[in-house]
Order: sequence, then structure tokens, then C-alpha cells
Amino acid sequence: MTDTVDEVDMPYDDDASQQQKIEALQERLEVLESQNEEMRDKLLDANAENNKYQQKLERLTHENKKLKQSPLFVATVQELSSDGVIIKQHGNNQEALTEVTDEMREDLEPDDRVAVNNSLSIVKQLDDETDVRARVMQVDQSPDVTFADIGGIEEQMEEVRETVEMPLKSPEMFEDVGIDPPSGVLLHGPPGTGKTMLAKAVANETDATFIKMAGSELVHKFIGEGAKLVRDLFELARQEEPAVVFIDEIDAIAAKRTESKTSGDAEVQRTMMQLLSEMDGFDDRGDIRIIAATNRFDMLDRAILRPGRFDRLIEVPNPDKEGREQIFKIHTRSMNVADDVDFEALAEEITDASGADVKAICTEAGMFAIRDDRTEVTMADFHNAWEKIQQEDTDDEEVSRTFA
Ligand SMILES: Nc1ncnc2c1ncn2[C@@H]1O[C@H](COP(=O)(O)OP(=O)(O)OP(=O)(O)O)[C@@H](O)[C@H]1O
Repeated sequence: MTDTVDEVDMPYDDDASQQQKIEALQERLEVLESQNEEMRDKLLDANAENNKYQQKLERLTHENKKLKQSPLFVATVQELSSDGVIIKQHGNNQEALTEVTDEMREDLEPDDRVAVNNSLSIVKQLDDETDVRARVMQVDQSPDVTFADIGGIEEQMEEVRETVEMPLKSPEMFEDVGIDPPSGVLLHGPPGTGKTMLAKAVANETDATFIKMAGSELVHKFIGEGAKLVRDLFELARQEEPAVVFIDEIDAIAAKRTESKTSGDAEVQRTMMQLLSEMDGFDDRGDIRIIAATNRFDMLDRAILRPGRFDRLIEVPNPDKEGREQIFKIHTRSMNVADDVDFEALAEEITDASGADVKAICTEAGMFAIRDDRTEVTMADFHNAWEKIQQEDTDDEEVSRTFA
């Protein structure tokens, strides 16, 4: 806001002479000029400081970008000494003394996992190893899925029983005949068709521990970490024998090699090589069976399909009409279904639905009854449920198109 003349506090009294007024104003002008000079100096200093910080920010942003681009290694903090931080690298077990920023040092403790760059500087702190393991591996000592819970894929069920269950239950049969049971079984087909259920049911049937590993979770950006998790997975399976190891979304680590040679690709390759080498040493593995699953069979690197690896391929497709009817009956076993419900007619209507879709329709139909304050689920509820699920799918597709 600009001061008006009226508001300015004049440096003279009203009754002062003209000469006195001029002198007082002259004096005030000098003071203001010197203050102005002082302010200008301060502003120049602040600008210089600002430039300095701006440059530092640019340098750090650049450095940060560089650090993120280059591959990172995992290490464990051994000791915080006055000379720096002693770390032990995973993989080669070598110790090194490294420096960290004061802020990071405050947060570090011995046994913390850290990511280090090529020059062994600590770039960031990592989650606890057990957290990573828990995220990547799920262990279920006694899964509750049985073959009676699976509908519409009898042939596939039979094949899984023959290739996974028989070697666990009657290994002597294979010995007597003189053949090796298939090492790994690969289930492939669209999402929600019962691949995970098959693996769980076989573990249940053989009293084996079910160990699931999600391939997508294995794709870590830290060198050696994916391969180590694969080693840990098989180590865990050996401890838990008999065990069914289920590797879901195997395409995440076993996709065909692309042209790009980024460090991320190399790391995925290393993880896959570790998996292949664990599978190649399979003879000694005793009571461990491996089942992998993928929705993207066409993307797989053929190396994993060689004899002695995933050499039994089982396609698990969407159920046909009879299959859908059977799955309806399975999922409504404990539901209070009205007499007018005709599963055959429903199965006819929901062409292309997966087993997971049928399960979702049953749950949603139950919700319609609850919303209506009824305990019996009617044919109209099933119809409404299917409509709602289709609508949700369309909405999802629109959202993904918008954000694609
Ligand atoms: N054939 C089936 N019989 C009975 N229920 C099924 C069948 N297929 C799928 N379901 C239902 O759908 C759910 C999801 O199935 P599941 O996780 O086995 O599918 P998936 O093939 O492993 O899917 P994804 O490829 O997405 O991992 C199951 O918990 C079950 O309720």
C-alpha cells in the first residue's frame, strides 16, 4: 500500500520555518537513502545465497536421479563408528566402511538392511527382511480347499492329481516303473479359473504345506534380492517337507527376453536363473512339488519349459456351461436359495464368465437379499448380481482406458 502524504509522519513541526522544514526533510532523505542502500545489499546477499541453494538443489536432484538409475545392492549395517558406517554386502559378504549423511545416520541401527550404490554409499534404508519375505511368500500349513470345491475342470484336476499328488503319495510307483515324475507343472489360462485352488487342493490332499510365492513381488530392484528370495523359498520348502510350492504370475520373472538391456531386466534374469538352477537340482528335493501359474503363457521364456523344468503344461480355461452350473452349485451349498432359482438357466446366460465371476455372482446375490431384508436368495437376486458385476467390469474398463 502506498502511504498518502497525510499519513506520512513529517520530520518537522507545523510551525517550523521553511528553511527548517527543508533541512529536516534533507536529513530524513539521507537516512532513507542509507537504509535503502542497506536493504539493497541484503537483497543482493539473499539473491546470491538463493543462487547457491538453487545450484545445490540441482546437483542433489541430479545425484538423486543418478543414484536411482544405477543398480543398487543390498547390505546390512554392522556397526556405526566415528569413522563412518560399517556395512556387510549381501551376496559376497564383504565388509566395507562407508559414509552417510547425518540425517540418515540418525535413523540407522546395526542389523538394518540398506541399499547401497556402486560406490557403496548408502542410498536408502530398506524394509526388514522378514517383512519382504512375508510379502513375497505365504505359507499355509493346511489349506482348506478340497477337490470337491472345484467345478468344471475335471480333466485338469485329474492331470494335477496324477502329476503332483501321486509322486507325493506313492513315490514308489514311479520308482517301480522306472520313470521320474514331472518336475514342475505349469497351469495356464485366464484369471479366476481355479489355478490357485488346484494347487491348494493338492496340498490339502497330500497333507503338504502350501507355499505361495507371487512372481510379481519377486521383481525387486535390488541386485541379488530376487535370487535370494528364490533360494529362501526352496530352503523353506525343504524345512516344511512335504510341500507344494506355488509360484503365481511366473511370467513376471520368466518372460521372454526383450531387446532392452536395463539393469532391471538383468535382475529379473538373475532371479529366473536362480529358479531354474533350483529346479535343475530337483532330484535331491524329495517331497517338494512345484506348480507355477500364468495368465500370459505366450510371454514365457521357453527356457523354463525345457524337460526337467515346467515340462507338464496344463491349460485351465474358463468353464463351459456345465462347468458354470457346477460352480454355482458349489458356491451356493451353504446359501439359502429359493425354489425358483434355476442354475442351468443362469449358467446359460453368463457366457464367458470365469469361476471367480460365478463366485462373485453368488456373493452379490446374497447381498441383494440382505439389502432387501430377506434370508432367501431368489432368481431375481442372481440376475441383478450378474448385471451389477458386468456394470462394474465396464466401469473398470472405462477407468483403465481413461488412465491408459
Ligand atoms: N473352477 C472353479 N471352481 C470353483 N470355484 C472357482 C473356480 N475357479 C475359480 N473359482 C472361485 O474363484 C476364486 C479365485 O480362483 P483362483 O484364485 O483359484 O483363480 P486363479 O486361476 O488362480 O486366478 P489368477 O490367475 O487370477 O490368480 C476362488 O477362490 C473360487 O472362489
